[in-house]
Amino acid sequence: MKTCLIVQPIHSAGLDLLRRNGIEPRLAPTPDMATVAALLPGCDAVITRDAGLKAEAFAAADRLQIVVIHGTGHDSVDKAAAAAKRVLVANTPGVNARSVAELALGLALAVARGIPAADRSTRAGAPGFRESARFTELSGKTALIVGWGAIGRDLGRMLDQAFGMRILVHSPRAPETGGYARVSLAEGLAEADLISLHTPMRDETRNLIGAEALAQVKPGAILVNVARAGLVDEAALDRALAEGRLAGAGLDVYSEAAPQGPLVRHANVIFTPHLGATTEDALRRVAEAAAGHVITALAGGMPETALNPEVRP
Ligand SMILES: NC(=O)C1=CN([C@@H]2O[C@H](COP(=O)(O)OP(=O)(O)OC[C@H]3O[C@@H](n4cnc5c(N)ncnc54)[C@H](O)[C@@H]3O)[C@@H](O)[C@H]2O)C=CC1
Ligand SMILES: O=C(O)C(=O)COP(=O)(O)O
Repeated sequence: MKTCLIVQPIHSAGLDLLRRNGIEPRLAPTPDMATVAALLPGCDAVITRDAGLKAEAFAAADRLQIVVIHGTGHDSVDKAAAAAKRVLVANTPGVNARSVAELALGLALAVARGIPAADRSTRAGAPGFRESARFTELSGKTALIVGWGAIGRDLGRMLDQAFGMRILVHSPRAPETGGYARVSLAEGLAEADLISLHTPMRDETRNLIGAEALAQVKPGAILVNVARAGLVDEAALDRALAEGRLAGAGLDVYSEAAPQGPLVRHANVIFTPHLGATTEDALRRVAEAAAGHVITALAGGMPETALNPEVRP
C-alpha cells in the first residue's frame, strides 16, 4: 500500500480519490515540520498547503517520490532539498484562480465602502456612522493589476466588465495583456484608484510595495494583497495609512506578527486569514487536482505541472 502524507487538511474529495487509487492518506495532526518529519518515513507522497515542506522534513524522507503543493504559490517548499533527494515537486496552478479573484473583488468593495467598520458600528449601536461616511464607487475608476496571471486576468476582466474600470497591467513578462494598457509600476501606482497584487513571491518581488512605491500612489488609492505577505513592507504600509495616503487596504496575506502589530489600529485595513482559495468549489477542485498528481507520479508518470521534471530523467 502506498501512503500520502497530508500536511494540512484538504477536501475529502481528494482523500477519496487517493483511496480509490490504492493510496492511503496519512493526516498530520499539526503542520509543524518536526511532526511532519516524524511522520514522513514510509510515505511515498506529500500534499501540503502553505506550511510547505522544509529541508528538515526532506531529510527524514526515505521513499518520498513527490510533493504536491495544494495551490499555485510554491514558495513554501524547499526546492533545493527536493532536488537533492530527487523528489518531484508539482503544484495546481490556476485551479483556484476564480475564488481568489472573487475575494480580491470582495476586499476592494469592502474597503471602498467600509463594510466591516459599518458592521462593527451597527453591532455596537454607535450612532453617526452613516453621517460621517465618505466612501467611493469602483465604477469608472482605474485599477492596476500587478501580475497578469490566472488570478490577475480574472480580476481585471471582472473589474472591466462589471464596473467599467480602466485596467492597467504591470506584469513585465506576461506575453499578453488582453488589450489592456501595459505600464511600469511607477506609472500604474500614480494613476490607479485600486492596486491589486497577483505576482508570485520571489526575491525580485519582496517588498515590491515598500516606502518608495507607497510614496508614488495616487492619494486615496485602495491596496489589495491576496498574493503573498512578503510583497508588501508592512511598516511602510502602516506609515502610509497613518499619513492618510491610502483609503485603506484589504489583506488576505500578512506576516505572522501583523495581527498583534500596528496595522490593526487602522479601521480601514481589512484582514482575512488566507481565505482566497477557501471556497467549497476551489477546495474540491484543488484537492482533486493534487490527488491526481500524486496518483500520476506514483504510477510512474509525470504530472503536467511538475516544477522540476528533470529529477526523473
Ligand atoms: N490568497 C490565496 O489563497 C492565494 C494566493 N495565491 C498567490 O497568488 C499568486 C498568483 O497566482 P496566479 O495568478 O494563479 O499565478 P500565475 O503564475 O498564473 O500568475 C503570476 C503572474 O505574475 C507575473 N509576474 C512574475 N513576476 C512579476 C513581477 N516581478 N512583477 C509583476 N508581475 C510578475 C507572471 O508573469 C504571471 O503573469 C501565486 O503565486 C500565489 O502566491 C494564489 C492562489 C491563492
Ligand atoms: O494557491 C495558493 O498559492 C494559495 O495560497 C492557496 O493555498 P491553499 O490551497 O488555500 O492552501
